[in-house]
Amino acid sequence: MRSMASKNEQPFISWSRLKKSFVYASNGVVNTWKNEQNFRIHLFLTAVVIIAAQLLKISFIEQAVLAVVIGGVLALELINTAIERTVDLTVQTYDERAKTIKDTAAGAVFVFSVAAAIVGMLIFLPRILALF
Ligand SMILES: Nc1ncnc2c1ncn2[C@@H]1O[C@H](COP(=O)(O)OP(=O)(O)OP(=O)(O)O)[C@@H](O)[C@H]1O
Repeated sequence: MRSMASKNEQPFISWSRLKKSFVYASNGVVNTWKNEQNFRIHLFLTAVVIIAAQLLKISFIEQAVLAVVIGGVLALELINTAIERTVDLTVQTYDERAKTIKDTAAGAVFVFSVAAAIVGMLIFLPRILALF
């Protein structure tokens, strides 16, 4: 009963809990940056794309599309890392099932990265060709 009462007393939005969630999520991003080379490569490419988008005067709608695909690649990379770590927690030896899980999660990142690269080429190639 007591726990129910205290639960009911919670505000609709708790700013301190929101702040904590933000800090925890940021820690996840920073840890992945420190430990995952692929994540660092994708962030580096993100910076290149953002600079190129400004230099080549990409339209707002195209920038929005780029933001969605870049966010998708980075988010999938984070989920892939979480899956890898979960498998490592539960499987310490070589296991075909662990291999399938990790390879499939990596495949998800790969598929979306190819789609992002195609979107990038569709947006940037005409602009780059127009320079010559
Ligand atoms: N326990 C395991 N059993 C079988 N194969 C595994 C196992 N762990 C990893 N592998 C294989 O090795 C590949 C690389 O796994 P690993 O966990 O090293 O990922 P990674 O992409 O190199 O990331 P990280 O360097 O962060 O660990 C996997 O995609 C999978 O094919």
